[in-house]
Formats: sequence, structure tokens, C-alpha cells
Amino acid sequence: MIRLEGLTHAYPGRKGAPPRLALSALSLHVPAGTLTILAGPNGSGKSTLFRILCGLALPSAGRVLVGGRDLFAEPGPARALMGVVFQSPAVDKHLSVAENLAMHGRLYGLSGATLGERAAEALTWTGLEKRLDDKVGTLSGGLARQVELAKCLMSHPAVLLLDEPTTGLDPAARRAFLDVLLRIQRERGMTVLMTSHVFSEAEDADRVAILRNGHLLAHDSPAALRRQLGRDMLVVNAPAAAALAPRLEAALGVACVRYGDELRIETLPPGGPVPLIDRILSHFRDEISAVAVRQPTLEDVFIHITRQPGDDLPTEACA
Ligand SMILES: Nc1ncnc2c1ncn2[C@@H]1O[C@H](COP(=O)(O)OP(=O)(O)OP(=O)(O)O)[C@@H](O)[C@H]1O
Repeated sequence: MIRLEGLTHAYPGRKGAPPRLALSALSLHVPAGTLTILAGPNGSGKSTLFRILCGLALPSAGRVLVGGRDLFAEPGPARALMGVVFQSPAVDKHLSVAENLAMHGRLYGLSGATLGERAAEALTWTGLEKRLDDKVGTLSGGLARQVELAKCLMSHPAVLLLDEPTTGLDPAARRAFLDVLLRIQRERGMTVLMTSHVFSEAEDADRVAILRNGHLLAHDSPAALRRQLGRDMLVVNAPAAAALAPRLEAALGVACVRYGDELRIETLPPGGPVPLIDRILSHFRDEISAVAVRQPTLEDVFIHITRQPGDDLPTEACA
């Protein structure tokens, strides 16, 4: 449904500096009726891609097809398929929920009975029926985000783009927003592309695309991405993890990755974790606060995939 082909974007360099490549020959297919989450460390190109998809920037090269229509050659038909939920609020907090929906519907050329039907439908989908007379400014952050979503649904978009829609929400509100989004996406068979920094959100996606420095490093289902790290990993927590890392590696003959006060041994030796745990406890018992075996999460996969020596990522390879 959304097809990116060789999408490249370079920002002009300032004061004679070379251009800054934000997207580099990016190709990606988001099949119809699926939810794809786009993740990447800061500066990986997510916002640039989002701006291009929304028509706020033109790429230096490449093309985007939405429902088979070229977004730049024939923007009208392609855009007619799309709805966008921006990260920053795009609703009027002084107006009621119903007034916001009506205003948005009119912008899309809806009127009369159709406008009323679409508004009622969007309110039902998002569970906001009982709040239609409330001013948006009086709603919780989570419900205000759902108004943004309801507003977009008024035009029956086949494709929905969301830019970190849960930023600033507490975990319960984030979960509630995602549940609403997922239900609507499944029921309506919408194609959804959403950027996110929260890896628990990516667990719900059909596909996760991981960007780094404008390149697509991985694009697969959450389960397939997790399989890249194998079955189990060993995680050692230590207050002085950075200093402990090289000693742990030398003593155990394994490679580990530091992430904050965690040391992750992603590839376990053939004997499995138990002998390793015994040796960790006998050598380093006084220096560690916990040791545990766990299955890799998507966050672990993300760290594994995006890590590179010399990066300014929040991860550091021990070796
Ligand atoms: N207006 C601009 N002028 C020059 N360079 C820019 C501009 N906007 C972004 N960049 C650069 O392009 C690259 C990609 O930035 P972008 O904002 O798209 O990444 P991002 O993944 O959205 O990051 P974040 O998660 O921090 O928002 C970065 O190196 C950034 O410094």
C-alpha cells in the first residue's frame, strides 16, 4: 500500500559544509492492512521520512507510491488516501470534541447528514461518544490524542501515518491509545505506519522497520527480529558496569554489551547459562546486584541492530 523506492534526502550543509544525508536510498514496502512501526535512534531519519510522506518536504531522489499513486507526480489521489496524526496537537482545545470533528470534517468537504454520520462513527470507533460536548482542553492527554485520531478517521483514510503519537502519555494512557488504534486498524483493515521510541509498542506491529543514519537496517515481524538474537540472553546488573565489563569478558571468555548499568551477554556458550551464572557469582558476587536469564525483547534487538563501534548510541560494546 505504501512503497518507498530509493528514497534519498540530503539537507544542505551550512557555511560550506557538505550536505547532510538524512535518508539514503531507502526502500520499504508497507503491505495493505498492516501496521508497521518505524523505529530508530535519534537522527536516524524518522522525522525526515515522516515530513516527506506528509508533503512537508520533497526528497532529493526516489519516489513514494501510496495505493499505486506517485505521491509527488500525482499528489492529489495519493493524499486522498491518507490521514496524519502529528506529534504536536492539531486540535483546538477551546472547542468541544464534536466541534473539532465538525470543523475537520468540513475541511475535508463533508457536510449535512454525512458530516454527522462520520463524526458519530469516529466517536464510536474511539470510544469518545460520552465526551462529545467536553472541551478538548479539559480532557486527559490520552483522550486528547484520541480526539486527534477520531478527527483523522472522519475522512476514512486507507492509510494512516502517526508520528510518535504516544509521546508524553503515561503507560496506561499509552496502552489505551494503542488498544484503540489497533482495534480500528484491524476492523477497518487500515494500513498504518507509525514512528515510535517505545519498544513495547512495536510488539503489537505486524512489521518493525529499523532505521539508522538514514539506512534501513532491518524490516521484519517482531518475532523474526527477536529470533535474530537467539533464544535466551544473560543480563547482569552492576552499579559499576563499565569497569566490570572488560573483567567479566576476560574471566568468562564471552562478549557482552553494556547498556546503562546492565551487561548483556547476547550469545550464550554451548553449555547454556547455568555454568556461566555459577562463574559470575563465584567471581563477581560482591560487584553485581542481579543476574537473570531472559528472552530478548524488541528493545534488545534494537540495541543489537543499531549498535556500531564509535557510535554515540546509548549502548557501548564492552570489547
Ligand atoms: N533542517 C535540517 N537541516 C539540516 N540537517 C537536518 C535537518 N533536519 C534534520 N537534519 C539531520 O538529518 C538527520 C536525520 O534527522 P531526523 O530529524 O530525520 O532524525 P530522527 O530519526 O527523526 O531523529 P529524532 O528521533 O531525534 O527526532 C540528522 O542527522 C539531522 O541532524
